[in-house]
Amino acid sequence: MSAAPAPGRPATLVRGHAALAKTQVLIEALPWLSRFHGATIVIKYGGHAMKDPALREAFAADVVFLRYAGLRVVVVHGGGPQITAHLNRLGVESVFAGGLRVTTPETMEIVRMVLVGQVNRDVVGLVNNHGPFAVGLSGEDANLFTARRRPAIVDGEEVDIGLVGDVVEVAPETVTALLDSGKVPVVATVARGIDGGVYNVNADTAAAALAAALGAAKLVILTDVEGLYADWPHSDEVISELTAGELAGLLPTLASGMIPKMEACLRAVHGGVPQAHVLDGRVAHAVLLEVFTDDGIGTLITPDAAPAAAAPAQPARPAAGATATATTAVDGAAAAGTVLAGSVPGRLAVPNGVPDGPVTGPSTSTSAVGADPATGGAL
Ligand SMILES: Nc1ncnc2c1ncn2[C@@H]1O[C@H](COP(=O)(O)OP(=O)(O)O)[C@@H](O)[C@H]1O
Ligand SMILES: CC(=O)N[C@@H](CCC(=O)OP(=O)(O)O)C(=O)O
Repeated sequence: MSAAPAPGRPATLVRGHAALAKTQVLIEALPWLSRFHGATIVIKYGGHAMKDPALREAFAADVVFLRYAGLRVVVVHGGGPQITAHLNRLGVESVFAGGLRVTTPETMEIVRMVLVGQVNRDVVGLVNNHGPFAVGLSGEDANLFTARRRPAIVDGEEVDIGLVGDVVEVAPETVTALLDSGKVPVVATVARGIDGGVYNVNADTAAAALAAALGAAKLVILTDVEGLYADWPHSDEVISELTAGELAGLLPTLASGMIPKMEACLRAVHGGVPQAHVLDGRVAHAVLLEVFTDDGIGTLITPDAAPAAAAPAQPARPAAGATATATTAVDGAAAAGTVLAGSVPGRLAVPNGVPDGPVTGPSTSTSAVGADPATGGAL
């Protein structure tokens, strides 16, 4: 439905202006389309971001849009709130330590049932309503993820949290084959253990390990906050950009669900993923905004340093229209240069820098990391 033309203005002129605005948006996407065509993007779809029906549709449309735009899209989904709701119905209390669910053998049965049997099916159906691409699989399928039992760290102490695993090996061939055939793999994060058991793997952790194993150009984590708050829960000031080193300094100060999320971002960039983002899944089309517009949103984690000469040609997020760039130290972090949201900084991504390795346990892979197979690593 088009608006009535303003008095005295011909309808064609008004239509022309509207069209101009639309072409502007499309043209803004051009450098990003060119940069990410053929690149792999891993999107972690958090359980909190799945609740609103309109947002679910927007997410599914984004996934299909990215696929038609030529990206190789992998969705790794969570489902924490859905598991908690099911446990509640059974009268079982959910307990978390260090942001991870304490998982008894009985809880593990529910985790597996909800993630693989319910949430995975829902996400596959959601995406396929917009385009016939989604194929569901679990981390157990073809040993996609192999996990080792891990403790949580609470106040610097190790705490046993039962059947919770960290990913120690990724066999991405099944995912790669699906991507090669134009599909969108949708992954539930239950994993086979090195001891043959079944483990509950946090979805942020699994998404990061998979992104590194696939040589993804981006890891995008959708959640229910704007990004990483500098002083949560006292302020809603979002840190818009952090290097891996800055984040490593900040990690011991983080709480609850942000611990696995930020550990995951760090693991991804240490594993060769040039950009890891935490985005607000409550914003419709947040993924499209991040990938195809000049407005960086949420929190972006990049590798520590890269020689300027090695930087590939790529579009820069311009600071045009931005307010002065804020440079704020963050509690407990060697965070000089940390940029706070609101400043819309020029988000020059850094090329693949592969520092020493993950800080939170090894993530080995049967495939090389640090280069996008689709682009020959020229990201
Ligand atoms: N520094 C922080 N910045 C933002 N959120 C934080 C921070 N520390 C803890 N949180 C909490 O982490 C939550 C996100 O993690 P989680 O609930 O596990 O989400 P998801 O289901 O998307 O994985 C936020 O809703 C917030 O309550
Ligand atoms: C070990 C652990 O905590 N596993 C998570 C797996 C699901 C998940 O990560 O879901 P979200 O991304 O929605 O939080 C859990 O049981 O809740």
